[in-house]
Amino acid sequence: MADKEFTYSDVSEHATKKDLYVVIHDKVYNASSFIDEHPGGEEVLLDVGGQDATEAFEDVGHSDEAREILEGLIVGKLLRKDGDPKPKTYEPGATSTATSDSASMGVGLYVFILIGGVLAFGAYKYLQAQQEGQ
Ligand code: HEM
Repeated sequence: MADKEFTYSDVSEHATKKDLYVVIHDKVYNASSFIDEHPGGEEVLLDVGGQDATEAFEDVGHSDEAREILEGLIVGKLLRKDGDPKPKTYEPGATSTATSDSASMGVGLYVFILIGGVLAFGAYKYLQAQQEGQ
């Protein structure tokens, strides 16, 4: 059953509360049995019903438990056709804050290595000078 392929137009026909498909990472899930239990409410799920919900799902930062529930709802995978909306792949760090965070972390690492190198060189020179003094 999970091997069934759906096109975007197939998925878009399932956009009601009783029959609700969502696409997350190019897999198709039937969320109708879960919608009443969704801690985030039914409204958000109905909003993305019949559509690609990857971004919405990932933006919330759902837990591993949520991902496990998702696995139980799978009905198939998405068959992309020409002219379909582009895949909404989620790239961690794609948001501006995350990018600047990781960028500053990268710079911090270089500075750390640089300072470490300078200190090691200084210590080496110091020891050398001391040895020559003896
Ligand atoms: C079928 C797909 C989905 C499943 C199985 C699911 C499952 C869950 C689960 C188990 C939680 C509890 C917290 C956690 O474990 O992370 C949660 C919270 C939440 N979900 Fe979803 N979710 C789905 C789709 C979505 C979508 C598309 C949105 C759109 C924005 C959304 C919005 C939220 C929000 C805002 C919360 C936080 C609620 C709170 O803490 O007050 N969810 N979801």
